[in-house]
Amino acid sequence: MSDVLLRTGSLSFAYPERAGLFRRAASREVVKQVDLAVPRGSVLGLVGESGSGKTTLGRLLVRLLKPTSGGIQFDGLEIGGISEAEMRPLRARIQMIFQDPQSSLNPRLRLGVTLTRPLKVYGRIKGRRDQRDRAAALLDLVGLPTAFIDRYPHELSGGQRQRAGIARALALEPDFIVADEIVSGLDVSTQAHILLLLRELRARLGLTLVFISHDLSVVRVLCDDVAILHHGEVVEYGPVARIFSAPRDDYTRQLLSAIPLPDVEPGWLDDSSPFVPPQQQGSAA
Ligand SMILES: Nc1ncnc2c1ncn2[C@@H]1O[C@H](COP(=O)(O)OP(=O)(O)OP(=O)(O)O)[C@@H](O)[C@H]1O
Repeated sequence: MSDVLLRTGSLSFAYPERAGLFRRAASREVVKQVDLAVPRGSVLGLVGESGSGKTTLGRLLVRLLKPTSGGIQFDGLEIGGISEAEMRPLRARIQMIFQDPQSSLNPRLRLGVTLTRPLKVYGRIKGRRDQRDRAAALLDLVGLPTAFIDRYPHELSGGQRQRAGIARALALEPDFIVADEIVSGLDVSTQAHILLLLRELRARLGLTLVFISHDLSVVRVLCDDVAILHHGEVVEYGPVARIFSAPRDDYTRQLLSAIPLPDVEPGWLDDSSPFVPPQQQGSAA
């Protein structure tokens, strides 16, 4: 078994563009020749400014998009070019969480139903009792009260909704998750709670994560490695500590100087020293 769970080789993607009144159909590459290797149990940060191709690359990694060229290997299997039917057995192992949990939480369904829906689709629920137990266990896993089973998404705070989104992604016990800007809409204190949760889940469940963010300060506390994207290309890639202390690329240096870093020690989120956010918002922010 290789140490690398996910690998890409010269991965490229172009959205097909429709012909317009005054132009012919053309395509423009928004992900260009990307080579990444994500070791099992590690967290890779994908950073870049708006439009640099982060979400597109994330969607390629979970095969919501098919590469225009290049390859994606998941657990030794080439998945870049395979059909949706061939992907299906792997879908349970690969999940994506989005910035707006509304997209994965149906506003008309109670949390208990939404959280266990993936389990139902895969035939892993044995009756109503089991469904409630599984939903309760998932809520517990992400630090939400089990009484939330009967709540609707609009009855939760933003941070609680994001926890519920994470719980849904964990339902099928995946080993690889792409999290796309999942703390971006949250206040700093709630962000810290969600980052701590991810750190804990990663250790407890042995998750491998790709964490997409435009915020380098968030990446610094969560990720092992970071890839900096600029116009669809990876301009710098390596261990977080090295990139923050000795960036080699001009664009990385520009990003580092443009984004204010909080006045915290690199290990502020270490398990040994639990972080207490400035404005503590209750146990399940
Ligand atoms: N469905 C689509 N069809 C055509 N072009 C698209 C589509 N989605 C994104 N793009 C284009 O692809 C490029 C990369 O977009 P992408 O959303 O991957 O960037 P991003 O780094 O995630 O940006 P942001 O941080 O703003 O979400 C942009 O130029 C965007 O306009």
